[in-house]
Amino acid sequence: MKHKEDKPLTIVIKLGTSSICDEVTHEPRIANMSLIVETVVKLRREGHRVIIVSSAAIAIGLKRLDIPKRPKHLATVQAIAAVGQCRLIALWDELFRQLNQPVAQILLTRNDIADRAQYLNAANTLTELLHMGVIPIVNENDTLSVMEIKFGDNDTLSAITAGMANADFLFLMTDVDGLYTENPRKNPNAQPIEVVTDISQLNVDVSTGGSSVGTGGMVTKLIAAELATSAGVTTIITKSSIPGNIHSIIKYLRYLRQQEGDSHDRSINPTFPCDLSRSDPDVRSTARSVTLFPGMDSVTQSSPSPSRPLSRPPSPPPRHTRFLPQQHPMRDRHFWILHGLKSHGTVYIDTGAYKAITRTNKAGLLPAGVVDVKGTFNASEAVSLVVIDRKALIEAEEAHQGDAELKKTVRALVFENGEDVGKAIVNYSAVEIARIMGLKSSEIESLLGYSDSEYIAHRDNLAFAPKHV
Ligand SMILES: Nc1ncnc2c1ncn2[C@@H]1O[C@H](COP(=O)(O)OP(=O)(O)OP(=O)(O)O)[C@@H](O)[C@H]1O
Repeated sequence: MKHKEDKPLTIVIKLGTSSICDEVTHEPRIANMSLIVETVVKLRREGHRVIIVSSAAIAIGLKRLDIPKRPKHLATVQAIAAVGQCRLIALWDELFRQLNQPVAQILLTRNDIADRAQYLNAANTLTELLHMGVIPIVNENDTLSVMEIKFGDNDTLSAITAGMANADFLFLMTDVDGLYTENPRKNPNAQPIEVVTDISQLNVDVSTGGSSVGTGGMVTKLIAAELATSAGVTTIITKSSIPGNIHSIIKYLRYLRQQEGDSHDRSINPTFPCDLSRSDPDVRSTARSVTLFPGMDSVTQSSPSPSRPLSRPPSPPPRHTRFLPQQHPMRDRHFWILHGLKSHGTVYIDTGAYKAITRTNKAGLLPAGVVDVKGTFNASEAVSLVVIDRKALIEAEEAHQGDAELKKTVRALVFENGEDVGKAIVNYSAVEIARIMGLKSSEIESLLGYSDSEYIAHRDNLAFAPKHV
C-alpha cells in the first residue's frame, strides 16, 4: 500500500540576497548556489516539485556594473536590477544545466495577480512547469515595480507563490538558522524558537535589521509565515549556507508524518494521548497538538503502529524554526483576495455586521452594517474592512453634541481604534457606499436609481485574516 507520506511534495525555497551574494563584495556565492542546485536536483529526483524564489538581482547588478553602493535614485536601481536579473538567471541556468535540470524564469509584480483570471493563469503556468519537471525561479519584477505594485520583499512573494502553488512547504533560507527571541547578531544570548503554533502569540524582538544586502529582516519572514501557514503551508526558517539541511528537515518531518499516518490507520479515534518528546524533541514544551501537513487534522503524536514497522528515525534535524500550518487553510479565492489584491480604501462596519459575515454560514455585507467609508474606489475593487464599535461612536458623539471640534476628534479616535479584519471586493463605489450606508437593501434602488446588488460585498468576496475567523 502506498502511504500518504510517499506523496510527492511541492516545496518553495526562498533564498535571501545574503544567501546568494557576498554582503561586502556583492560577488555571487557560487559554492553555496551549487549546493542549493544539488539539493534541489536531489529533491526533484525523489519526485518532489520545487520552486525557487531568488533575491539578489540588485546586488548582482551592482557587481556587474562595478557600482560599490546601491544608489538612491529609483530608475537607476531598476536599471541595475534589470542587468542583475539577467546575470542571476544565467547563473542559475548554468549551474542547473550541469545536472541536466531545466529552469524557467518567472517575474511577477502585484499587478500580475490583481486580476483573478491573471492570478489563475500564473498559478496554471507554475503548475504546468512543475508538471514538466522544470524548476521555476521566481523573483519580483524589480524593473517594472513601483511602490504601488510591489510585493515589497521576496519573503512575501515566496509566501504568495507557495499559496498559489498549493505548496506543502515554504523554506525561508537566510543567514540565521531560525527565529530567535532577539536578533542573534546583536545579542548572542538570544534563544532559538523551534516550533510556532500561533504567530500572534509570539513574544520576540524582530525590530533590528540583518545584513547590509538583506531587505526584509525577520519582520517580513514572520509576515510571510503567517500568510503561508494560513494557506496550509508548513513554513520553515533555516540557514542557507548548508542547503542540504532542507533535505534533512523534510526527511525528519516525513518520518513524523509517517508516525502520524499510522496513528490514523490504526485508530477509530485519531487523537491519542502522547509524549511528544519521544518523536520530536523540538515540540516538547511548545506544542501539545500539532498539524504537520496541510489537509490533515491536528493530531497528537503516538507510538508507531505495531502492524507495520516504521522506518528508522532519522537523526535530529538541523536547527530551524517551524511554523505549523493552520488546521483549516483558507480557500484559494479568499487567499487571493486577502494577499493578491491591493486595498483601494476602507469600509468601516459595525460589530453586528462583522458577526454576520464571519459566522459559519456567513452572510454577505449589507449596507445596514456599514458605518463609514474612506478613499476613492470603484465597484469591483478591493477595500479593507475595519470593525468599529457603533455604540461607542454614538455615545461619544452624543456626549459632545455642543462642541463640534471635540465631537470630530472623538469620532476620529473611535475610527482609529477600529480593527482591520480583512478585505472585500465591493459591488459599489466609495461614493455610492457613502450614500447607501446604514440603509436597508430595499432602499438602494430608490436612492441610487438602480440596485446592482443587495450586498455591499457578496460573501464569496469577503476574506478575513486567520485570527478573525
Ligand atoms: N529575532 C530575530 N531572530 C533572528 N534573526 C533576526 C531577528 N531579528 C532580526 N534578525 C535579523 O534578520 C536577518 C535576516 O533577514 P535579512 O532580510 O537580512 O536576510 P535575507 O532574508 O537573507 O535577505 P533578503 O531580505 O534580501 O531576502 C538576520 O541576519 C538577523 O540579523
